Amino acid sequence: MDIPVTDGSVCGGHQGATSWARARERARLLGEESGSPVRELPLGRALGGVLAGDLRALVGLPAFDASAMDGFAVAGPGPWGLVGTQLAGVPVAGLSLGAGEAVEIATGARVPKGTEAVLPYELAEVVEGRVRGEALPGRHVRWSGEETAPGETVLAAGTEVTPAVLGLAASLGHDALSVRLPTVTVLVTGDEIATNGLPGEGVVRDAIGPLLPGVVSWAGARLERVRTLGDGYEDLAEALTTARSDVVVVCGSSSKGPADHLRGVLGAMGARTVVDGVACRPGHPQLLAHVDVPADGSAGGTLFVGLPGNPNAALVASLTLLVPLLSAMSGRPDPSLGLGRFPLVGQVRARPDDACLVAVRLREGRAEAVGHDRPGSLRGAALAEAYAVLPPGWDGTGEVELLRLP
Ligand SMILES: Nc1nc2c(c(=O)[nH]1)N[C@H]1C(S)=C(S)[C@@H](COP(=O)(O)OP(=O)(O)OC[C@H]3O[C@@H](n4cnc5c(N)ncnc54)[C@H](O)[C@@H]3O)O[C@H]1N2
Ligand code: MOO
Repeated sequence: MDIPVTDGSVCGGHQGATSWARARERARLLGEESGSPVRELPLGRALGGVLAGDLRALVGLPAFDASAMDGFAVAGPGPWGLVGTQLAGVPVAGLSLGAGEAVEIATGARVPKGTEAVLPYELAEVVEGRVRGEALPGRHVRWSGEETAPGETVLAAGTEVTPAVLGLAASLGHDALSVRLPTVTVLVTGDEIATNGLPGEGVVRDAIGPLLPGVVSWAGARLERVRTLGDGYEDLAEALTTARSDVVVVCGSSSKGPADHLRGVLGAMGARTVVDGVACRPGHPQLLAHVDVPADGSAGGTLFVGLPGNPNAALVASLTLLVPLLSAMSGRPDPSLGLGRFPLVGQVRARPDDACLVAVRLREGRAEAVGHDRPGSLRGAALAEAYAVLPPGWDGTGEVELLRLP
């Protein structure tokens, strides 16, 4: 892989930290180079993926000549003699209409051979077994293949699999789709972390596990598993080496404390570090690394993202490394981009060497700082639509880039 490893530049006193913009760029490049494996997924699991190939109609749409209205299928000029009833889903084998004949028919039912039109109940009058009314030739019948011909290409490779795409694929006879949808495992570390109930003395509720599924699906990937681990080296090593996802996200253990083993375990696994620390606040101890596919192809490569344990720092780091990485893996646009640049109002403090990400709301063409966005608090992000990115040394004038929040 050709992504440059950590560049050793010194930012904000964090030895080796990468600038915020360069860190995002490296994550995007690593995602593009790695790509996402193509997987054949049942329709129920393909939502959010990107089509790996063109989608073709396995059957025409409609697949058979069917009534578009409840009423009477008729042949020839009226009045018509009623010769039967045809409900949707009931085989129509052998039934055919001659001129002057009609069958009572339900919406969606296959029309008998010879049908020339359907006369809706509202336009029909039935007297002593004869149907009268004005039937316009060809009306109210969905003719086989008139919308989509069998074999036709309906969607191009690269299309995002939305709910409508899933419904369309089912209509066209597909049970599964070939998609790029990177898989993600999340490892939440910390002896003090609890996953439910009121946190007692010294205990902290996991705030990152609950926020990551939405971030991951927003970026076009699927979170397969969230595991909660203690602080031990062995547990982390076991979890990192046995995770079978394309991307493994570790929450916590990113700093320099005695229980912060992420770098040690990745080093022992022979991982190559692409970003080790980012010159931004919050979120500076984040990390991006990869283990490549072994030469014998016995296992797939894995990408690793380390998020700081402080929850707002973890969200900032998700938008810095995880979202660009995942969206690039399946060739989608980065969903956090595109809001543009705005003037910023409110109490904010820039730093000389670090980018600062500040929770903001958009009001009347300006980004308003909402506050409550210290590293440990998600209150600001929960009130906000975006982070404003204050470049290092920002002098408080001009417009700042906004990064959309999921
Ligand atoms: N000597 C240094 N200490 C620290 C530095 C540093 O540069 N030098 N950086 C600080 C910064 S900044 C951050 S951010 C944290 C990152 O720490 P870790 O990623 O190792 O995470 P922990 O130490 O386990 O936890 C930090 C903090 O966050 C709470 N936490 C952890 N996980 C969760 C979770 N899933 N949900 C909610 N809260 C969580 C944890 O209880 C701690 O309060 O390191 C600083 N230290
Ligand atoms: O930068 Mo830490 O990542 O302050 O919270």
